[in-house]
Amino acid sequence: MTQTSPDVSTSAGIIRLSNAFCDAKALLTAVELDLFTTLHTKGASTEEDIRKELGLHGRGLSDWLNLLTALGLLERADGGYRNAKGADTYLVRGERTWVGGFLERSNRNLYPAWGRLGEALRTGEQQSGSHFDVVVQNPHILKQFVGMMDALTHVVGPELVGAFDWSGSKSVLDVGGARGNLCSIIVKNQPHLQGHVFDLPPMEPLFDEHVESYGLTGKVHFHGGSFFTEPLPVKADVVTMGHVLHDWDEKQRGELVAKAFQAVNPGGALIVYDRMLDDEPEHVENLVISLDMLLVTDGGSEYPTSELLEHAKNAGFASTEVAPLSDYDTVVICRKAA
Ligand SMILES: C[S@@+](CC[C@H](N)C(=O)[O-])C[C@H]1O[C@@H](n2cnc3c(N)ncnc32)[C@H](O)[C@@H]1O
Repeated sequence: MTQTSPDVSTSAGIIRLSNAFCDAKALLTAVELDLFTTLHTKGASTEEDIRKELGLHGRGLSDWLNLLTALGLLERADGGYRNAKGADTYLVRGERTWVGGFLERSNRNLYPAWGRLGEALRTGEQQSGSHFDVVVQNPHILKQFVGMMDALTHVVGPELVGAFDWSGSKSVLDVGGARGNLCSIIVKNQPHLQGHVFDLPPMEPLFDEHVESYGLTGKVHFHGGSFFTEPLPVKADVVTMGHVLHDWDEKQRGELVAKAFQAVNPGGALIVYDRMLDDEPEHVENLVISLDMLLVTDGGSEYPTSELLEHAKNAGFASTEVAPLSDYDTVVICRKAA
């Protein structure tokens, strides 16, 4: 198995780290070419079967398959290759556990943007050329984008359900809730809740289709608009904002928390989750996502938990609780006085 954190006190370790993007690109290309879905459908396959099935030339193929094997994504079987357990669970298109939407968006958007990290650091300018209003106008890109969001909320959603006592609440409003995946997971698990999602208007057709697939039409409602130009559309006992604040700068984050306060019913709560940074950040995964925000947004970044606690206090919340959520996120529950 390849060492993922090489010893950078050695020259070999430094060179290995400088090549880490190659491991990532081998994986992203496997998703782009649908290798894992093909192996899931066909079972163990020889190199020649894979070449034909994916329409490849053949040059470099055995190195690529062996690299994916060394990375733990494939296994050798019956003289060929099959998916290893993780790839077979999370990288097969069409399965509920599919996280490939995140990888597709990384391949298309983040990978080229990281190639311009130096330019972003010199100028402070984002490097992806795509703002939310552009993303939501292009059906193909929007589909990829919601796939990325679903991949994250599939993991975070069930944990968020367990991180809060929903029994005293009647309604939940997910602000920047994309096509309603998180809200649907919550309402499916807590059927006494009425669900509401607020997002940009072009999200509505994707929302309708997705919520119907959960059997929640009429139970989870869509409200289209912009959270910067209009008030939040309904008041709710619980307002959630996940992976939203990190898209904006510190001042805008404060404005959104203040706006959420207005939408929380007395005695209710605002629940925020993001890849928050410790006040002395050393968390590689979250620093990488924070740099993603540099590269794809105008002012966004991950932020220290203490910043959010300050916004919550300024907005008027009576108390706050902080806890880890999932592998990398932090959840902050901000309670409004009854
Ligand atoms: C990074 S995604 C987070 C999606 C989801 N909450 C999650 O946890 O994965 C940010 C969401 O905010 C929405 N959004 C961006 N600008 C918005 C605005 N001005 N008003 C309402 N929603 C907006 C985007 O369309 C997108 O669905």
